[in-house]
Amino acid sequence: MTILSLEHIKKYYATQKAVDDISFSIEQGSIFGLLGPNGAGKTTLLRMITGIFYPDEGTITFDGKRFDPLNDISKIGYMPEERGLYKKMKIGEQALYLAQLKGLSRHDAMQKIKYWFEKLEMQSWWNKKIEDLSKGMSQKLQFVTTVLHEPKLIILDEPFSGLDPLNANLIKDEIFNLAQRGSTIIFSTHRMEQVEEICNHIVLVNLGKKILDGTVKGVKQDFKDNEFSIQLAEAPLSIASDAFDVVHSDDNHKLTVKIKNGYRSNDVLLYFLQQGITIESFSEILPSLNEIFIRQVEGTHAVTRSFQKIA
Ligand SMILES: Nc1ncnc2c1ncn2[C@@H]1O[C@H](COP(=O)(O)OP(=O)(O)OP(=O)(O)O)[C@@H](O)[C@H]1O
Repeated sequence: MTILSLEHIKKYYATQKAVDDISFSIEQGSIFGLLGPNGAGKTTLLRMITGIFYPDEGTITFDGKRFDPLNDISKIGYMPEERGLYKKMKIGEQALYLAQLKGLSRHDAMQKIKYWFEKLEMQSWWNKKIEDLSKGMSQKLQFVTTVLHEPKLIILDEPFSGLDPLNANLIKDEIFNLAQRGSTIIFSTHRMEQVEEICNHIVLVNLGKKILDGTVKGVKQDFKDNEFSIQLAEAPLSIASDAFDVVHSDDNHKLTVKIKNGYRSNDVLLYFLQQGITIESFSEILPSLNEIFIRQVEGTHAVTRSFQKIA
């Protein structure tokens, strides 16, 4: 079921086209990555999805109806990149206040806060002030205040910044749990390895336009180069085959081969087996999202134009 869909969304700042005719839809319970280089238009898109401002053109449909920020906002949790906590307020009181702003009764808010504080090992923080917290600690608090009312849609802008690996894992597990319980997560980051690990669907934007849309698996398949990694028990004397080229070799035991058009992976296996060489491992090499990101963004013609201008 689709929880959110954007159709032909446009947003201009004066003459700057920040978002230029972008459409995509997000399935309920998915973890969706909104990606793009600096200035691509991600924050502008997120601000329209959270109702901070309206699109100049296009339609946003949320939970089966036209998005109505005033009514729908309690179903959305937004953790912006810039932190918005009151520095002088005590942590417990602040969490309570924010939870009640999201529509929870004082009693329910208290229950949820206790649950989350315990889960994320924050029980001892109740009477501390925000200004006494480290960057990572306030990041955890901000995460809790975003998800505590279990909104249908959770938007996380760089949620792991400032977190040590243990705390990043803690938050990552909670993101998976929230998605499993039916929340949809929109995740914006520049860290592609996090996207590979966490997201099932991605959209890549550049210069206000959508340049890629698909599942992480599908996108990687689409960009694969027909390259395979092969580990041999012993090095062959020489390698010459019509089926593949060797593009890299570690002392001839571990090879990266590129299969030529019209040939299959079995042809590579057969080549070595016919020579009596034992194959220890064989696997396809898929490009990383980082490589795909760079390839796609560099390929956008307007970027090339600005490079030319600089040159
Ligand atoms: N308030 C504003 N007034 C004028 N132009 C703006 C404003 N906010 C953003 N822009 C421009 O709109 C474009 C998109 O900006 P946006 O902040 O949405 O990018 P982003 O993808 O979130 O970038 P980053 O990854 O750096 O946060 C940029 O060209 C930016 O200069």
